[in-house]
Amino acid sequence: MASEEHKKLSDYIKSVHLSLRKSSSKLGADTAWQEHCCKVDTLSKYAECMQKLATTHWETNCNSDTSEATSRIKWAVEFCHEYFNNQLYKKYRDKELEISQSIGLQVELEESFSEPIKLLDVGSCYNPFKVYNMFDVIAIDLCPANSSVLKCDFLNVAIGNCHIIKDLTATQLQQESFDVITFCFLLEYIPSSELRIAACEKAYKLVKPGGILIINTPDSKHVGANSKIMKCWRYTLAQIGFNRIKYEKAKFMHCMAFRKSLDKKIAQRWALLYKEPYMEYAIHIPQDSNILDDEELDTTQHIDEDSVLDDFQELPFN
Ligand SMILES: C[S@@+](CC[C@H](N)C(=O)[O-])C[C@H]1O[C@@H](n2cnc3c(N)ncnc32)[C@H](O)[C@@H]1O
Repeated sequence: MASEEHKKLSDYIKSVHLSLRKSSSKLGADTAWQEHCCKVDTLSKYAECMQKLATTHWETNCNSDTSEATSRIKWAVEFCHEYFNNQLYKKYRDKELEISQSIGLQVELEESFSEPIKLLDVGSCYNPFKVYNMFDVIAIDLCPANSSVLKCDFLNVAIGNCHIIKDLTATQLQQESFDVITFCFLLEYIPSSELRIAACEKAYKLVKPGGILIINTPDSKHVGANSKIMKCWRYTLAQIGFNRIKYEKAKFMHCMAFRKSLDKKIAQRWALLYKEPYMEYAIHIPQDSNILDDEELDTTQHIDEDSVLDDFQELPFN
């Protein structure tokens, strides 16, 4: 059974997501977001709960032999190792060069990555990537859970010629300076499709050509249940200039890696060729059209830890 502490953490996390979605449907996402970012006490209690939940319950499950839970952090680390250290990026570069020749596009750029790999972890909370030597991490969050994370609202941070960091706060990040950007359980926190798209567009400007954006989003349903939504994500990211190069439906989440094409037109070509009638420029989650269900959700309803199917049930999208 879930411990009392786990129930409390989980209920608090759920209540914050629910309240943000409700105020977003009432006031509009922009106003709701501004108000949300001013709730200092709520954000710091959320940070404390999230860190505890992630470092105790989730990690224990991911390391247990009986659970089928995949660690979102390990998935990202392993893919980065394959892509940068084992030079998987060359395979995708060659593919892009082939496509560009076939459509008469002049591509002169070459990837140039750093060692250690420069990683921007957005919505980091407690900096889970800090322990990996292969990365030079900048971790940012609305409300850091510890001092290795910079305070920063990614939706409102400036992009310029250098990072501007003062008093553990990032107000500007350098364009095209990161090899990899991670959105681990970030997008479903953000209350509208437009704001989620704005976050992905920002990532596009910050990542180097040929660099990657890793997105993990929780979903305990079977692979087909939300497949149309996930295809829309792929379509939208392609329009922005990101090619999806890895997709895995793990038991409790979708794990995706997107490569910033050496030329935007290469990724956009995929969107053009594979567009299906239901695909739209949108990054939705099931709750966007389901606020009534949410309102009825009983936040005192506890998750049953006996059932591994309930993993990540704290987060939206499930
Ligand atoms: C569900 S938690 C995930 C934490 C961590 N990435 C993990 O996987 O354990 C989402 C985090 O994203 C942060 N966040 C949401 N929107 C953000 C934004 N616009 N800028 C920075 N952080 C944001 C929240 O404060 C929260 O800590």
